[in-house]
Amino acid sequence: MPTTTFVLARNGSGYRGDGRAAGFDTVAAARAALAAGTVDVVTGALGFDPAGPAALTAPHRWSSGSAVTSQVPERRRAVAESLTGAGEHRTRVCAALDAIAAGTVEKVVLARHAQWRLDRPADPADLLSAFAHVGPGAAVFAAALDPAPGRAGHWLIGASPELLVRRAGRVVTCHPYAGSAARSRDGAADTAAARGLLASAKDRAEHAFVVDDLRTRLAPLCTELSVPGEPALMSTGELWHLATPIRGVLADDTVTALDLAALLSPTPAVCGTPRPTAARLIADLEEPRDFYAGTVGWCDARGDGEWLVSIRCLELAADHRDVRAWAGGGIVAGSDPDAEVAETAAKFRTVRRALGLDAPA
Ligand SMILES: C=C(O[C@H]1C=CC=C(C(=O)O)[C@@H]1O)C(=O)O
Repeated sequence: MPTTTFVLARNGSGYRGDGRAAGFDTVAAARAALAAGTVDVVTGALGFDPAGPAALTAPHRWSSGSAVTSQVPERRRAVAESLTGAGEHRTRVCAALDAIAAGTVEKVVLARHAQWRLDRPADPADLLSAFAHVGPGAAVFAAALDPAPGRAGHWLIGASPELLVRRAGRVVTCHPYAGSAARSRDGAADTAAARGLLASAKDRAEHAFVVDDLRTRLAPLCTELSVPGEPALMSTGELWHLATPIRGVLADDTVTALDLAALLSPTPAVCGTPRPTAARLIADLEEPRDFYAGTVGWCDARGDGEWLVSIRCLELAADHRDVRAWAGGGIVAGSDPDAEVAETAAKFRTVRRALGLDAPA
């Protein structure tokens, strides 16, 4: 993708930004440019840490329509790999469970970090097409990270099932995901996994933290807010999830999609409750998350836009051979450390398949 700087698409169609008229490494700078009318649209990524750098681009050209074709991933090998080990993740989950038992935090989302050196370069456009192949039901995205310091030539590419927020006029939509069960190729076992997830009190509690947080943050901004009382089942190629569609009507139409993304991210689907305590625990236990578990999307000068939670994604370095990825899961009272290790392995599969390290499902 020599000139493309941003793509976000569902089922092949969506939005594309080409070129870079301006770059911003803070939300405030991008917001000011949109408000001043010096740019028509801002695209890109916000990191997990709201105080960290953003990677936002005002493209020269912004278009909608056919944006991605799905393509079977090319098989590749990793010539080097490092991964947060199962034992290390289990230890971290136990530390989180201790913090929950002590009452310092109610929920915290812990992630494992993976790093691969590929045997040959992966073209960002091909990787995006590969994610479209392995990520049915998800929105695929590719965002050039150049505006962030030290990220020249880097890309964030993935297939996220989770809509952080969409704003269309005064209507605001969120579709939070939290609570997971690995899928099975055996039909009966797959149905049983879905039913088990829907009936799981632990997963419903894990999900409710996210819905409650969104409700609390959106309610003061909305004249109407509809939040279903029960989550529904949604699936990706690898996992079943609990999900809740939320719809609100903004009281003030000067609140933009970018404002909403910055307000809501990171939700308890990727951070925890209370947010500051969970974020501190994550910083103590994990490697820096950078652009994983932040948000990726766009906002136009009218304030409309769409932002995804940046999960099931990877960061591709400028040489197109070094890749980093993360996979996390929510820890609440009653979480089982071994099940959490297995869940992160299932979540890594989307990225591994898109990279061609594992065969497509
Ligand atoms: C944090 C991730 O997933 C989130 C989204 C859906 C289900 C999740 C869970 O069940 O823990 C996580 O909250 C990830 O994929 O890295």
